[in-house]
Amino acid sequence: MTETADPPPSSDDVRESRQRAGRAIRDLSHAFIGRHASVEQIDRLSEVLEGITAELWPQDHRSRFDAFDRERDIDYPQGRFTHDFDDRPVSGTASPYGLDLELHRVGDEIEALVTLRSAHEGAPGRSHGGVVAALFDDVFGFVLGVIKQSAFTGELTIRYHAATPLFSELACRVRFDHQDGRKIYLVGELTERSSGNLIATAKATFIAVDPEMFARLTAERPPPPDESSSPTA
Ligand SMILES: CCCCCCCC/C=C\CCCCCCCC(=O)SCCNC(=O)CCNC(=O)[C@H](O)C(C)(C)COP(=O)(O)OP(=O)(O)OC[C@H]1O[C@@H](n2cnc3c(N)ncnc32)[C@H](O)[C@@H]1OP(=O)(O)O
Repeated sequence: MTETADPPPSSDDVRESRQRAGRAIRDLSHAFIGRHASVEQIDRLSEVLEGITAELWPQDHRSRFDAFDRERDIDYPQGRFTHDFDDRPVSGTASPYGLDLELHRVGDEIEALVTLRSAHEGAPGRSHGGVVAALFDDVFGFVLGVIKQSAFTGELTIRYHAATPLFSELACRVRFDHQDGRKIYLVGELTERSSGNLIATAKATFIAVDPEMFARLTAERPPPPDESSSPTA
């Protein structure tokens, strides 16, 4: 199986289709976790999903580096903005692991508005802590776009001040704090919009790397294993 580039960015129909499917997969996860279903409905769901998965596994592998390449040249405008990295977990509009963020740039800070839902529940009635950590990690990534530094997360510390509510709009606001050599320190907080309550604070150390490293890592990366015969084995 060979690795193929994404269809050209002009393939808006493919992109829109992927975004729609990503949203549908995310909504499915919330419907599946959050609603009762009969065995007949669940079995029908399994059959449809297994059939589509069996169609996809034999296709060529996709490369996602094009999106990163486009993304690093973009200057996020003030106010609400979107980005091109559709497959990125957390903020990717086509990612099954997306959180349906609404992104805003406010000065040099990034604010992501998000409403966590059924599939994000960890302890009863509140979000899984790892979902909150992933939210911060990904939203910090946009600050790297603001300061134009390629970097990896080195350390991420979350302080959970209060239960993270589900079905209530939250604001995750993050910013650059300071830099020491290659170490970039970022900070942020998560609040509930309706009450203004502080839910969590986060501190991260990102380690700056040469942007060419991403190209190198992509070139060196082995293709994913051929799972076409048995996706769940
Ligand atoms: C041109 C513009 C570009 C803009 C682009 C932005 C667009 C955004 C688009 C897309 C973003 C995608 C989404 C982002 C959000 C998610 C981010 C992630 O999930 S990242 C994956 C998880 N993290 C890893 O996989 C790292 C794994 N670790 C490593 O690869 C290495 O350890 C690495 C590269 C971090 C450091 O290795 P070394 O060999 O290069 O560096 P050494 O020489 O060991 O250390 C340099 C300095 O950094 C400190 N350091 C090293 N590792 C550290 C760590 N883990 N924590 C804290 N400090 C660390 C050291 O103590 C040293 O400090 P002293 O100079 O001595 O003061």
